[in-house]
Amino acid sequence: MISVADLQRRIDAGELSPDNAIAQSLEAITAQDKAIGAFVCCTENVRAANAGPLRGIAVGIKDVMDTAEFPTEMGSPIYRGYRPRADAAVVMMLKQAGASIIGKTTTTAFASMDPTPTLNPHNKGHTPGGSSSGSAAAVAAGMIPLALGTQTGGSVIRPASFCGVAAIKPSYRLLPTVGVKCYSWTLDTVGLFAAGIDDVARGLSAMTGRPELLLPHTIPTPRIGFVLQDFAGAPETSGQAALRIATRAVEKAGAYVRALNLPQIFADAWAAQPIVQEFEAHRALAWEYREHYAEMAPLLRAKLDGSRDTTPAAYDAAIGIANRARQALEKVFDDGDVLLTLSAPGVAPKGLGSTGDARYNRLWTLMGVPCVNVPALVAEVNLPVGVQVIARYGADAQALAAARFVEGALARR
Ligand SMILES: NC(=O)CC(=O)O
Repeated sequence: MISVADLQRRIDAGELSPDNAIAQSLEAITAQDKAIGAFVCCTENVRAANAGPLRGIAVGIKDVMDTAEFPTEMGSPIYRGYRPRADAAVVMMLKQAGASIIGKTTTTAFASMDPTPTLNPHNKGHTPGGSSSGSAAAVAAGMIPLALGTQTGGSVIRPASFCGVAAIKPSYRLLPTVGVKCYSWTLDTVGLFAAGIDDVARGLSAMTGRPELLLPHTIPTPRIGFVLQDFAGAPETSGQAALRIATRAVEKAGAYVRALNLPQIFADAWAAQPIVQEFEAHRALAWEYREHYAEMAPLLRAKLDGSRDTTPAAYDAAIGIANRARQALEKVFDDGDVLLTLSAPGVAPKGLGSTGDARYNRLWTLMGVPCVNVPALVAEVNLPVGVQVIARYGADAQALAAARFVEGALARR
């Protein structure tokens, strides 16, 4: 994979020009994307900026985010050829940091659940996951060093786990969703994919102008709360192995790890998340659902059909549960700096019938807390499995530093 940190070092040292760094990605896309299908479109007419921490960094943008230079088609024929007038806020933040937008990456329709044709670079007989399918696959295949995705349920962390790349779903609203097609205004969160934790941190720090998000020179040893999320059902063998291996690795590296049993309010919030998600989707996608019903992707259409009778009272109750769970979560972090849990049930599902299950992600998206995927092992059929590190709301720097600790412990195990 292409490392943001390595490119920055070589560009700063004058060993590599920003334009040549971009050219490397263009060559990799030309060589690989016919087989992977990570991009909806990309451009060769891209000049590197000469300034900014992300100069020479080619970035893929999930195709639910508005771009002035590329169509934004939402993964749906309803928006075929749609040309926004302006860039989404996060696209401008990348450009203002010197990044070069090299193309639009595939997304499930409206970032929901209908699989894209994109293949998992580790085993083309499997999905890369979703809904940020192309972003995870493009980074995993070594085509680009950085990509943006979105998460409403599990669409950053799950594909990152399936593709063996680092990723962050930051704290809710750390990154603006202005110019990002809305599915759920309570849940939608923009996230980043990159080769390693340091690379993710560098990308997020640069685009937000927050140097505090860069990894510290000395990574502190975190107190870790180990969480199984029993209410979400049992993991697959490979998911269980990933969590076990990561836990043993961090204990061997000196971290204090204790198993935490989450109070009932978290199981209730986990069950409430789909009510919030689908009630809001019926408002966010009301025009498409009514005016283009026949053109809607089948799994999304069926999901909306099944949730059309959700009442405002049920929605209000679900929001109330979420608020109580967020308050309870503050107490959970009294016993640990970060939580360590599953990123996905196991390896990527076979075939392209499903992008996988968000059951280990959706609670944390509703909580709005920072989640970081750390690749943990390569299991059966050469497929990766990750674990996720979760910190309290607003503690994105702590989540990244602890994820780096986990990444380093796994590398030394
Ligand atoms: N957008 C989403 O997060 C949906 C998913 O988890 O597949």
